[in-house]
Amino acid sequence: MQPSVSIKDLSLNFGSVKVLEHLNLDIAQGEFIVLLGPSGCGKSTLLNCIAGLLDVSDGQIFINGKNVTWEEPKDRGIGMVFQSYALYPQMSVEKNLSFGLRVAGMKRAEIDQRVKRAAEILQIEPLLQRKPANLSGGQRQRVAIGRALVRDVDVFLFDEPLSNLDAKLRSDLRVEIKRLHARLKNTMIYVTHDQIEALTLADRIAIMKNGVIQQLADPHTIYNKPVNLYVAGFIGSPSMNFINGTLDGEIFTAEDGTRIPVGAYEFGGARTGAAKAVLGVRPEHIFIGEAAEGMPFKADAEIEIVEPMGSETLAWTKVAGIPVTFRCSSDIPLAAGDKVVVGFDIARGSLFDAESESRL
Ligand SMILES: Nc1ncnc2c1ncn2[C@@H]1O[C@H](COP(=O)(O)OP(=O)(O)OP(=O)(O)O)[C@@H](O)[C@H]1O
Repeated sequence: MQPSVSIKDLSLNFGSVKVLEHLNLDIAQGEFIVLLGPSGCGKSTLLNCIAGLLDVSDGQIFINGKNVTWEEPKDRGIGMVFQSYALYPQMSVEKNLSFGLRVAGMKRAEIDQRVKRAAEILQIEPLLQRKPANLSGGQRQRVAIGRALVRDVDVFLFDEPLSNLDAKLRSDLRVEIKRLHARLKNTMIYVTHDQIEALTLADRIAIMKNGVIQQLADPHTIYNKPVNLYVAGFIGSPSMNFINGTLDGEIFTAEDGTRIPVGAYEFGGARTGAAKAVLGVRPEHIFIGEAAEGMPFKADAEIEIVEPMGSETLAWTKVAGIPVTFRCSSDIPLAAGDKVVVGFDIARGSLFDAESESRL
């Protein structure tokens, strides 16, 4: 099947600033792709290129097999939802939803039917006669999504649509967007710097840094097998613990001399002789007490700080001379000053070449 959206060798410069360089990305029909990265990495620029809001410097964009690189935004079969809802304040919700269709000269009956369907899908039927000023932030964003919905497009583009909302509304609307995708099955391209949104919504996440896609994979792979140190550190909260050292065969030696056997780790490529490396272990892959018993690496440690989070506890300690965070169930009594044995589940860890920063 041909890709829904295909980006070929795309480059974009603002004057001498190269924001995107030779970027390639194929998005399948009906796929939910999240472009994730820190501020300034070029994710909005990429979305705006797909939308036709920016002229590309080089390369091509195909939507459903058609080269749209130089097409007007309205002719690309896309609908866009922005962070700021940009509704017309003097118009009712109904008028906001139908405005674009009326301008395009669509027949009244068809407009009514589309507005009705969008309002039903987004559960905003009771709000149709209200003005935007009389809506909550979440309701306004739903209307903004509705405006893309009525256009009956192939591809939806979202640019941080939830970032103006408070935490509770964000998580509610996140679920609604997921439900919307499950129902409509359109291709969706969604820009965010929020890793929870990325992990929960995406079929595949493209993690970007300085205009380059670092890893393009499903959330499980991104989380468990990050391709490099950047992706490993970007995804996960609290962050993966990193220990610098030297890797020689199946033994990793931390900078303070602690020897950590890594035979349980599944190497992607060949193992080299002694070389500088970084061992990464996620906070939930460090265990204490009985659960630590069978682990390939164990160490005595003293708890420095405990943060109860409700269902779980985050604790800070030191292993191999460096600060390490781990998670455990809140049922385990833990206090600052406790002496514990910690065990690392090396098989679920990550090893990186310190020079290239790539996964080993
Ligand atoms: N019109 C412009 N002229 C010059 N540089 C620009 C212009 N627009 C964006 N940039 C630069 O391009 C880079 C990428 O910007 P972009 O908005 O795509 O990043 P982003 O990852 O979406 O970040 P954010 O989450 O902050 O929106 C930034 O360094 C930005 O300063």
